[in-house]
Amino acid sequence: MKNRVKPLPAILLSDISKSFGAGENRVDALKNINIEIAKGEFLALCGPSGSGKSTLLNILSGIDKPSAGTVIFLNNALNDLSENKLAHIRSKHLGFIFQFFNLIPVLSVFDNVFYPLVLNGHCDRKEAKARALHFLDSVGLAHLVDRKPGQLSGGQQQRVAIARALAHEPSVVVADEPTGNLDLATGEAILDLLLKTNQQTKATFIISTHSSQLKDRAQRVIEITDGELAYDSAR
Ligand SMILES: Nc1ncnc2c1ncn2[C@@H]1O[C@H](COP(=O)(O)OP(=O)(O)OP(=O)(O)O)[C@@H](O)[C@H]1O
Repeated sequence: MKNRVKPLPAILLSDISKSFGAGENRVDALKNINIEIAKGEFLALCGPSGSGKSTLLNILSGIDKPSAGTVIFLNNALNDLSENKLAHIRSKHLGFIFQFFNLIPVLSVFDNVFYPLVLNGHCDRKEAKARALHFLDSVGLAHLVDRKPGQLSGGQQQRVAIARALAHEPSVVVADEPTGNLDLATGEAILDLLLKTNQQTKATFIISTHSSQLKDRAQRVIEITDGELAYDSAR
């Protein structure tokens, strides 16, 4: 029989706990969380408001540090790294999508995607222009590249944010309630886009959500309740 080598996970969380504050103000936001996320997985992170979803996303993507436990992100042990090194890994390998889009209002749609590519050193201006146009086209916004974010609908703004998050071709895409600020039909279209992109790019997608829309369509569902892992469909 051949030896089968288990592929390395995209992200490995071991015994993660996170507390905010001290004394009687202390909040235990995450309690002893263990999750292994495979490369290419499409994972929905569910749970009620305040259950710890954003805290977990911030920790697994190296934006915040755990109070205890270890995070391995694409073979990098994040606990040991300086803020500079963490920033470098995030910039290279992570695409982050926010509930409120976080676009720069004074820049055009095109520039919102173009400038991060140039300023983060992903490519030269010529390549960045080609990529910005390609990714805006792939989210259906080729005709709106000269508008400002304020002249777009919520769904269109989220599409710009998705193009921006994908344009440097990250291995891991994290989205914190990406449909939380959108109506049902628009949210459904954004989920379609994220699922399609996951299939095309084979990047790992981790999406937090309140809605059952995503739960029904994700490859794997994890539920957090009161900072604890309450359910994992992979177990
Ligand atoms: N910076 C902080 N300082 C103090 N407490 C915090 C901080 N960030 C989060 N918390 C607390 O940690 C707990 C988990 O918060 P978190 O934002 O991770 O939940 P969530 O599941 O993402 O909620 P929502 O769905 O409403 O965004 C909450 O009790 C919250 O008040």
